[in-house]
Amino acid sequence: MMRPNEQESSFPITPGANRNESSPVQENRFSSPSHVIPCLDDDHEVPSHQSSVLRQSLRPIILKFEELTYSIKSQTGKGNYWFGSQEPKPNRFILNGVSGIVKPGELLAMLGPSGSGKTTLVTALAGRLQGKLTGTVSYNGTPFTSSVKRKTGFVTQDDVLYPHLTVMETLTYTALLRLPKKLTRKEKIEQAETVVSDLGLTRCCNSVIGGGLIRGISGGERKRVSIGQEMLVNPSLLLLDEPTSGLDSTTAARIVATLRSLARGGRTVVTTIHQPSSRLYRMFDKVLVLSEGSPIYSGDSGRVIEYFGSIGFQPGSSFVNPADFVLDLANGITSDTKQYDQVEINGRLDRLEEQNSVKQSLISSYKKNLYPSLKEEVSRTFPQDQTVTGSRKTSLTNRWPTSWWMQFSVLLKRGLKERSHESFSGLRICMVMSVSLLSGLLWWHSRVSHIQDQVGLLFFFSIFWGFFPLFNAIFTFPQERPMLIKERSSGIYRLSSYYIARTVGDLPMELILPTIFVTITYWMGGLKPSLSTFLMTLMIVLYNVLVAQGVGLALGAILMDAKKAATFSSVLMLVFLLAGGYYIEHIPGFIAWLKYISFSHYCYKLLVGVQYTWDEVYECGLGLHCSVMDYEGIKNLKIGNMMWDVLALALMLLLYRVLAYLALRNL
Ligand SMILES: Nc1ncnc2c1ncn2[C@@H]1O[C@H](COP(=O)(O)OP(=O)(O)OP(=O)(O)O)[C@@H](O)[C@H]1O
Repeated sequence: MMRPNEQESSFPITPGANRNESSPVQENRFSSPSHVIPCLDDDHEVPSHQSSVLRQSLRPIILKFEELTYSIKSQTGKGNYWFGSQEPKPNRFILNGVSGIVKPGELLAMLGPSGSGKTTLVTALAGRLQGKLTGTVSYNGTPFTSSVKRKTGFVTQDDVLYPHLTVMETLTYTALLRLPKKLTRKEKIEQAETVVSDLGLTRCCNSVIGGGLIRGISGGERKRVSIGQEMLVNPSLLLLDEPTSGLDSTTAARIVATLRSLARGGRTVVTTIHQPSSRLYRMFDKVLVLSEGSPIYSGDSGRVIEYFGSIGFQPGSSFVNPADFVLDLANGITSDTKQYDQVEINGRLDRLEEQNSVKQSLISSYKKNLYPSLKEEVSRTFPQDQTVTGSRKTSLTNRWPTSWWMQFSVLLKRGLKERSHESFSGLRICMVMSVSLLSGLLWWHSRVSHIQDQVGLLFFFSIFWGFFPLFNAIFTFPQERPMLIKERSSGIYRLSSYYIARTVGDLPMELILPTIFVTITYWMGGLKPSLSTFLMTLMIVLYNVLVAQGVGLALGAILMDAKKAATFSSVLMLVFLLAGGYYIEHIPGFIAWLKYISFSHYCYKLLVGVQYTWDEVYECGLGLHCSVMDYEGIKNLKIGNMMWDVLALALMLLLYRVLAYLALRNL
């Protein structure tokens, strides 16, 4: 069997390994969309003085947590939704009196069966748990401030990465956003390259991350990219939630070996882990074992068997994996417990009772034997702690690592790169071209004498360019939500810089497509052959697109569920379609107000207003000429001063975008 130190040496974690000094980083090469970063071979020899993310931590952090308790309202209270609950719903304890201390240089593993509260605990330690947490968490004796936040790295269980960016691009954009402004762009890019080589990602640095249906790098590589994103800032405290889940044992061992090396560099490392093999287990310095939210062991990893033996729980054989042994115990299964397949159905209840009594006995033993000394150790270190309880408050004097403009420009470039495939997708262009050509043919050279057809075409402009951008926009924030939460929780950028970069990034394609459409359909459809009228028609359609996009963004941000937002916007657009004034000319007064909240109505009014002049006539009967403005469908629109319609749209443009922004603030 491989010993832990042998395992460690097998992983390419030598500080600065694989970097080549003769390959200077050019400052502009990243900004060029076409460049390919010249990733180096894993075999390159590197001078030992090269910088590395595995260098010493600059500001070691002692992490302490005492009596952490977290509960949620149980869903099983009596009564029902409509008539209300007669009894208050009981609280369900997810964490129950969990304490511990982790010092710089130590690697703590949290073990426990599925649902025992590991993720909840590590999220609480990362200062990101929403809800009612009581107890104390302190970092070098201080609460979770923005300065601690910047020194903390948190790797969540699910890797939140952009699938279309390459490994190098992912880490470079993160470096540009997260590293402080005092570093030059070149230095930040160098740092990203160091992470790539230190984490053994050199061979795949130009491969896309992938995900969903896109084939990309492997699960282990994705996990290392996630760890690398946190390593860029050289965190003093690194927290990870199941970094090895779903990986083969060799890759898992490599990741844990990396964590151990990071800890040895003076960092405090805490990780949850599901079912470590014995070679993985031996790499941990300390373990904390949870059973249904309560601790049953906390201390040196090497003393687990001895401790449980001392309280009467011996492993079945002397070659048992300590992790399997403690996980069985956390489930209430001892070596005396009968095998499942030997137990008859009738025996199930007895078995559950037996397991519960084992768990209770382990929890009591922990309180009696381990907790007093742990409590003493915790209170001995930094006795002057400023405690921080459930109502943790993060300092509002947040200083961002980079300037607003830097954040904006990096987020804009990253967004354009990530979404270039969908923004400039041939499918979308094809669809718009086909619809415009088909409409152009259907309305082929329509004349003013066929006024109803022409007005119909203008109405189609307003509705199609309301629906299309609205439906595209509703997916924006629900899709971006995990990334936004991850990056905002790390305090990387302001919401305003993200929001503006995201909406500006979508503009080119949002505006190019309607421009193509109007240009084709306007001239084929036989609308007024005047350049100024064409340009005004185009401006109005683009204006409408911006408002519709704002409505879509607001709906997506408020509901944060693409399915719900799509259903809601279908109903909304149907209402706008019917209330717009084209299909129904005599809408009853009590519901006629609907058109005033419809942006399509204002757009339609403006389109008709610029297409026809007051002195224009059409042939309304044999040899009879009527004023266009007296045509029933146009008369009902009550075209007057068009400035009011422009203002109404401007108000909507602003209102919906502000609404979207405010909804995102509450994420
Ligand atoms: N917000 C919540 N609402 C409802 N239940 C919750 C919530 N948060 C946690 N839980 C429940 O708390 C328990 C502990 O969850 P947690 O994710 O911390 O467990 P875990 O040990 O990390 O599990 P796993 O190993 O399967 O990831 C689970 O039963 C989970 O369903």
